[in-house]
Amino acid sequence: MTNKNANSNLIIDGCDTVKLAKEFGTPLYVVSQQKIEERCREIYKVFLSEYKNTRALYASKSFLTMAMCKIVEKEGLGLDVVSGGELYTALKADFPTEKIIFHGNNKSYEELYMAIENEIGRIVVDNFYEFELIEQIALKLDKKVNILYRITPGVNSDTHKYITTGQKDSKFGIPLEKDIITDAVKKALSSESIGMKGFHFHVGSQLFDNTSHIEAVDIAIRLMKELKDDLGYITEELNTGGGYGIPHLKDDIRRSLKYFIKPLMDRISLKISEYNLSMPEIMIEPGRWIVGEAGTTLYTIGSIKEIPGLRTYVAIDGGMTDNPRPSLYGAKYYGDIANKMNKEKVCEVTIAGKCCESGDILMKNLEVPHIVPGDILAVYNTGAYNFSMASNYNRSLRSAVVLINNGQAEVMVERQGYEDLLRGERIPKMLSNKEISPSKVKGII
Ligand SMILES: Cc1ncc(COP(=O)(O)O)c(C=O)c1O
Ligand SMILES: N[C@@H](CCCC[NH3+])C(=O)O
Repeated sequence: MTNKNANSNLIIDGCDTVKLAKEFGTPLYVVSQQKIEERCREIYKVFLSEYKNTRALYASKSFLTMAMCKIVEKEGLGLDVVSGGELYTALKADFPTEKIIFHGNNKSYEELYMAIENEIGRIVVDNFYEFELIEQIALKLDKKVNILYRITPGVNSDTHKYITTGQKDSKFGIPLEKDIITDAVKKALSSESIGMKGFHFHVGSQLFDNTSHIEAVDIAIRLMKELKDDLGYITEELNTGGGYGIPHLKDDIRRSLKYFIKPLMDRISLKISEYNLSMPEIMIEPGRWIVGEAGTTLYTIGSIKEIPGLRTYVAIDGGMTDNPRPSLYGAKYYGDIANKMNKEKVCEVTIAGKCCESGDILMKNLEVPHIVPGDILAVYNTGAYNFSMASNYNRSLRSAVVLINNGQAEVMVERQGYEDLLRGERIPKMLSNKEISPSKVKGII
């Protein structure tokens, strides 16, 4: 819950954000456990308890730490991972392996080996090459691997083009040409190492209407019908992906989960009975919708530059390194001056990051009270695809992540130090015959 105290400071979940900035430093990702739990419980209420034979997974690419795995596990969701790194994090956090689903369009032999040896629940197979790797590894380890095939439904979705995934011309999934997909299913059915469980589609991310999900349902269920008629194959599971959008600006609409789920489930039931099929297990895998609004990023304001008659640039101590979404997708955010919540807003400013890039602009036209260096800027709804997409560009240090709950705050991820930047670096001997001794660096490090 967002609030303010008598000192005019922004309070989130009982924590004074100005104190958090002081205690943990900035930039700081602040993550509300309560908000994540509320979202997980809404999933339970609207989807899992409302419809039988359903499963919900958290798409960990949106935000993953070992602590996040613990929250997701406690809330009874499964986990969607998309890389060896995400899988490793989940395994180190002791996440139940049978509840993990492994996505990705080019999983390596080593990544698949880790998945199969640890007996994770499902591998979502994206292409024939991957299928062959899985078979080889399964034979070697004498394991049976349960798979879903990712299909490309060939539907468009209304979002930034970099985050549409269901269109025909996509790097993800198996094209729905009849001979290609039939061949894929035949291969899986005839392999002793493979359990052919069903299909997956994911149409895109940050969606505010449900038409592309519905179109994809029609296509997937028609495929199920054809495969039943042609091969006698009964689909047991249908994973409908994630993509549910969240608001970023003050006046953006906020879609309830029901807005997405009800029409999706109604359509699935309709099509299943129209084709006289048996109902498969239905899965969803939202990421952003679970964690996006649980995150707030705190920055300290530094230089302020006015270009008379044009604009005022207010620079913060982070930027595209901790939130690349504005520069990558033109994403818009909203924020407040966390230590001046009761002060009247008097002007509009442009919030600039500190990277050496003109495009490193976090927000344009943010209304603010009179501000000075040292004020704290809070940017809302940064929980998804911020920390997980952060970089060390310009040798910036990655920010700390703090978990808050009911007035308490604890570090989830430590802030990087300069030594972290050098970890793994070597100065090759061929650059110098002499022994190179590390020099001492003075300053506040
Ligand atoms: C396969 C898959 N599942 C789930 C998601 C989660 O998407 P979102 O965070 O938009 O819910 C993604 C990302 O777009 C994805 O690629
Ligand atoms: N990184 C994207 C979402 C990608 C979803 C993965 N397919 C974003 O920040 O909006």
